[in-house]
Amino acid sequence: MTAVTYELIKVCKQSGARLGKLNTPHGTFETPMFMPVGTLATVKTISPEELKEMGAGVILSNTYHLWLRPGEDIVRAAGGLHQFMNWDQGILTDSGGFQVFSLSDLRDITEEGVHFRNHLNGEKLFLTPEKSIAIQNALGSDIMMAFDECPPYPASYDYMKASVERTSRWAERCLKANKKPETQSLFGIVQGGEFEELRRQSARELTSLDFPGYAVGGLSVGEPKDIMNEVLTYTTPLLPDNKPRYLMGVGSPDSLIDGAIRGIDMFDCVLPTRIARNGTCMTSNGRLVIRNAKYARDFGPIDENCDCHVCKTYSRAYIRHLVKANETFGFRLTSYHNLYFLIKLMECVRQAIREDRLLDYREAFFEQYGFNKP
Ligand SMILES: CNc1nc2cc3nc(NC)[nH]c3cc2c(=O)[nH]1
Ligand SMILES: [Zn+2]
Repeated sequence: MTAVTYELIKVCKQSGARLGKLNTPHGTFETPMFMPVGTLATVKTISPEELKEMGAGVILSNTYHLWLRPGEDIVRAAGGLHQFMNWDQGILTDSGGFQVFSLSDLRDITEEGVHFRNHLNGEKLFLTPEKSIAIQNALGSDIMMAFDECPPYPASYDYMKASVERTSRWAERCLKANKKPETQSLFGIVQGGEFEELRRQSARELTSLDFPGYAVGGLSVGEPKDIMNEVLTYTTPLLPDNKPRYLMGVGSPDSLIDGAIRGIDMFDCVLPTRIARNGTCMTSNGRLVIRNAKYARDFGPIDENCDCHVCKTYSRAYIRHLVKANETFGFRLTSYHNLYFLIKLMECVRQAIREDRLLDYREAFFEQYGFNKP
């Protein structure tokens, strides 16, 4: 009995993208899906009620951050992350692997685990596969991620090969450490950088462990988008058809569409809320920088093709004013709209798959957004 299962509904005849259902203990959600990131048990400035209103199903939280602050014991005492943050839909926690490498001045990777410094106070810490899973069990997420190494980009073949093999050994230790497989499913993370042979090795080693789901890791780490797309093209077919595939840390509208076309079911990225906090909005006609003086007297919506609450209620002029005055409400409005934009984009992607026209949708979306412009 696994907590999370995946059901393939259909494959788009035009693009090969998949329409599916992700069944979790906290609900069933259609895929391809975008998962808002709630690093510290909140999707910054947005309430759970607003997340539900915009159609968010699964959200992400970070094991590393919650381990440091407030500590997994407090979240456990609250009854788990769902109760703690008042979110009754799906929660996925990453394992801390990526944050350790990207946030703290890395000390040392050993077979046992990773020694590093707490990025908040410099204290020495040690994270292992077993500790990462114990924290995620305490958080009570529906989907847990294996503790892996996401090597820097670029990395040498020899470094990447050794890293892939250690990540596979860590993955097996994670599976053994999961105390609640009936309510919390662990996903394995395929590594291997841009080396097809290593991606094949990583996929082979991880699929032999029969995880309930798989992530493609080691991407969206600075590599060109065509490299990411090339890696996806030969990696996703190595993963089982009846399991969900999650592309970590992605992404921008074009990458979401191109990832879905290459067989990805789940995405997460901080982009929508991060760019919102400096006043940049995603619109159907491309990015809009609301601070620009040309919007000072523009009383239209952020995006005339968006039916979100923000676009139906507030003007560009008003949001520009709030953002320039550094008013928190301004960042709530830009964050809400950007999240809504990506969640609705995935609804359009799913509809295009139902109607076998995702490549046509891609062409029209890219044209209007301006992705094709040289
Ligand atoms: C939890 N493990 C894990 N997280 C990740 C998060 C990422 N976030 C990005 N771009 C923003 N790339 C990522 C790769 C990994 C990865 O390879 N492993
Ligand atoms: Zn909107």
